[in-house]
Amino acid sequence: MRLLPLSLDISQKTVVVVGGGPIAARKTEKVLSAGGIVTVVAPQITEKLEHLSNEGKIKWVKDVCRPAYLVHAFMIISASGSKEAQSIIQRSAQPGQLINGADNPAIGNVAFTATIEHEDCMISISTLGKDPSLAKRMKHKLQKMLNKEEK
Ligand SMILES: C[C@@]1(CC(=O)O)c2cc3[nH]c(cc4nc(cc5[nH]c(cc(n2)[C@H]1CCC(=O)O)[C@@](C)(CC(=O)O)[C@@H]5CCC(=O)O)C(CC(=O)O)=C4CCC(=O)O)c(CCC(=O)O)c3CC(=O)O
Ligand SMILES: NC(=O)C1=CN([C@@H]2O[C@H](COP(=O)(O)OP(=O)(O)OC[C@H]3O[C@@H](n4cnc5c(N)ncnc54)[C@H](O)[C@@H]3O)[C@@H](O)[C@H]2O)C=CC1
Repeated sequence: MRLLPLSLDISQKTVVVVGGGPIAARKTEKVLSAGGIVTVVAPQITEKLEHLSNEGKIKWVKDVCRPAYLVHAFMIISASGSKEAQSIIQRSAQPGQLINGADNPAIGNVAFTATIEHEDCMISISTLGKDPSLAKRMKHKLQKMLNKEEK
């Protein structure tokens, strides 16, 4: 996978998250903390997402993925693990839309990174899709190094 590292301003942009499991919840939290407006499309969602929905912090469309739900999305996050949903996303995506294939990187054009915010810096770690858990371990290693430096 060849990728260009960028920092994305997603504030007030519509992000449609397809799927409502723990992975969808993780991506949703990241998007919300960057100021994005999230709609989750899934027949069932985790307690955490249900709480966010009850608080009015996200919109929940209690349904399977359908092309109409994707039309106005600035970014679509595919996190259902459903081949059917993945194929709808692939077929109905508009040329300019950002697609994150959390459950199938091949259908996407953007990927999340493991991120540290330290002082005025944001450090993002990517393994170019090769080993995401290595990105996580590297993040913890760096965090420890930075914490030691502070003491
Ligand atoms: C391509 C990408 C697309 C995207 O999600 O954007 C992607 C894809 C996939 N991840 C999978 C597995 C796991 N991913 C994690 C963790 C993270 N994954 C993240 C990013 C990315 N994951 C993007 C590339 C990033 C890069 O290039 O390095 C992180 C960094 C950021 C985040 O998620 O926000 C976050 C760490 C967050 C942190 O701690 O900061 C863990 C560990 C855990 O969850 O504890 C596991 C389980 C262990 C394992 O299998 O390694 C699978 C296989 C699923 C299966 O086999 O069923 C796929 C799909 C596939 O590869 O087919
Ligand atoms: N990118 C990443 O960081 C990681 C990705 N994964 C992958 O992400 C996917 C999701 O993982 P989990 O959240 O653990 O899965 P899960 O099985 O717990 O949740 C799936 C969710 O998708 C919904 N769903 C099922 N069919 C749907 C459809 N047609 N349309 C819309 N929603 C639908 C379900 O109702 C449920 O809410 C899996 O494919 C998994 O392999 C797993 C680990 C890390």
